[in-house]
Amino acid sequence: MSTLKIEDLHVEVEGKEIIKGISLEIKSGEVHAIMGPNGSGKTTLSLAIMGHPKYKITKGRILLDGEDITNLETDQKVKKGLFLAFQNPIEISGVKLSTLLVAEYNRVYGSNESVTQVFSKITSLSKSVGIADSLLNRGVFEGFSGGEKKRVEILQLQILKPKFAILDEPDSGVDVDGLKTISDVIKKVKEENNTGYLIITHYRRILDYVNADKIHVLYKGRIVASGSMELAKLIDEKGYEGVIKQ
Ligand SMILES: Nc1ncnc2c1ncn2[C@@H]1O[C@H](COP(=O)(O)OP(=O)(O)OP(=O)(O)O)[C@@H](O)[C@H]1O
Repeated sequence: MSTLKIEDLHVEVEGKEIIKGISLEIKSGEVHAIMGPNGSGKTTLSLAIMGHPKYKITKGRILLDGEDITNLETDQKVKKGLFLAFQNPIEISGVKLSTLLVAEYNRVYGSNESVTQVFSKITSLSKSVGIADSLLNRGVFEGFSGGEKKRVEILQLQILKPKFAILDEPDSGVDVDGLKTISDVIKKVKEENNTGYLIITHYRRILDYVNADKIHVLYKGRIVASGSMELAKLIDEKGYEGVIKQ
């Protein structure tokens, strides 16, 4: 059993405080969701947790199983078992998607298998999340549609099997079948590895699919409400203003 604990986190971007004291505790196998209006700080929180240099933690701590990882470099955080699926993954031209996925696979499983064996596993995993072979031969995210990018991010989750995964709007731009596929992978990875999740979303549907345990509402850099799926239903019915006023 692992724990990711965020204690009184404050984050500044370009000299402006965006996150104003957030505390959260996620245990292995738990699915937490962050919802909140545009610009409330959801992506800022996720990038700060992962160690993006532009997002400066000015106060507070991030603890992984009791170890203070607040100021570790991103690659060290990844090695310790954190994963982030970006809201808008950037293109990496010149690196083929298959090359990236094979490298990630070898990092997790060792490189005992032949390149052909690994490639065949990657191809079959890709098919299972609806990624066509032709995409594997393109540069990473080069010309990918929004939904294709999200499917690749979820494929990486499946390969990397992190202790904790932060998924920034995994459901945005995804069609109905894709949403089901992505939710199924989230559940499968949770069942197989006891992964804990922080899912950022604007929509209740994905949270219903993955049986979210806890919903938090982020507003102007602070968590102003936390609760069960009932809270997500209330947001659907009354909007954020309705929930925040209560
Ligand atoms: N690199 C940056 N430079 C300047 N301002 C930034 C930067 N990153 C974020 N901000 C500002 O911080 C605030 C929070 O942005 P953030 O992207 O975290 O919101 P969000 O809750 O994820 O919004 P959305 O739901 O629209 O994705 C916004 O006002 C945004 O303009």
